[in-house]
Amino acid sequence: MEEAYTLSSESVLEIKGLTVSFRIKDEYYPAVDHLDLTVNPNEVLAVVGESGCGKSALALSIAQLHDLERTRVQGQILFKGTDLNRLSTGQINKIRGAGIGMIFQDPLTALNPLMSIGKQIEENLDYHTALSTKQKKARVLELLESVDIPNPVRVYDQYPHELSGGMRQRVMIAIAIACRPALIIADEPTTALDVTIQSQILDLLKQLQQETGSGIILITHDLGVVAEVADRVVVMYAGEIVESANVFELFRQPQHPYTRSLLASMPGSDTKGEPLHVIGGIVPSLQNIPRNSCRFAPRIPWIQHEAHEDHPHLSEVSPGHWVRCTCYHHFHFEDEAKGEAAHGTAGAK
Ligand SMILES: Nc1ncnc2c1ncn2[C@@H]1O[C@H](COP(=O)(O)OP(=O)(O)OP(=O)(O)O)[C@@H](O)[C@H]1O
Repeated sequence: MEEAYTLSSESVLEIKGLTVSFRIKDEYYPAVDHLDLTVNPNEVLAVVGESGCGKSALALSIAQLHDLERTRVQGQILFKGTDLNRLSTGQINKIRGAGIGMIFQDPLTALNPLMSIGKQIEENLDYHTALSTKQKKARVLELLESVDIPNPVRVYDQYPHELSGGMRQRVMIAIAIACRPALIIADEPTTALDVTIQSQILDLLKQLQQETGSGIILITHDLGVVAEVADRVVVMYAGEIVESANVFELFRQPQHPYTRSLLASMPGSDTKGEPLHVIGGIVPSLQNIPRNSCRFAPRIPWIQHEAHEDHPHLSEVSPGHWVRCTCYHHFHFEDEAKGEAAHGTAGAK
């Protein structure tokens, strides 16, 4: 099996050979395909890719929230050495909320509209701690303060609809960190928020992570978010990791054509005043993923077939920087080739 990283016994999360398949009619199709990754304490690992790349399927399998009637989860998901995939529902419930905290995109759906904020945070403490009523309330107020909610005493008695989107997301973060989890899964935590609030929430997440030393797996389609908080980045395409590196290396020396296309399509990347790059085509549906060849090849048809590997694998191109398929050696943007042709330089060295 490929190993994308040096696996450390100190890791919070070690995923080995994870395949998550959904049942469509009577067949199972992998949305996450033989994926390996590691999250260390004290780091934010961003998982990035367009919609449909398998990011949520990955997050839900770590949290063990898949509907197993329609989903098959294979491989190992080692949380501090324990394989979550082999635990009973009761055992998982003990870990979820205590050892693993979760923050999702839409706090309004995740929060109970009929329960006060204070009680919702206390519920988590009820389940996982033996604190007295007084201690619980004190801890909730402390948590509300730590996520920078003004006037925690008032907010304790308020209901979700009385808070702004940003404040609700802060409450979700307070719930997620209530039991000081070793791992936080944040699935598009700022996507529903406007840009200023996004930035504040990301700062908060980073600050809490530094204070608590937990590992965060941050799922996002937004490279701006990645640039702001991630330490390491995994780029996913059609269920596979196509590139991984530390955040500086990934932004400075992106290699895989998909990563380069994502970066070129990022607002702010058009430094020369040129229009933003648009990645042609779409992520294939599960039944249409070309599973034995480079999965991104159909979206860069101007790169010749021979440039791609059969059954492409991850190679370490520099320490800690992994890229799938040899096509990155030959990649150029389509309009670059046209520009060169117009200037009579195509093919020139
Ligand atoms: N319950 C399901 N049944 C069948 N197919 C599914 C199911 N959930 C997701 N898929 C498919 O699996 C693939 C990966 O979906 P997933 O939601 O994990 O992607 P994503 O990268 O998180 O995208 P998004 O950001 O839109 O959620 C997609 O092709 C999606 O249509």
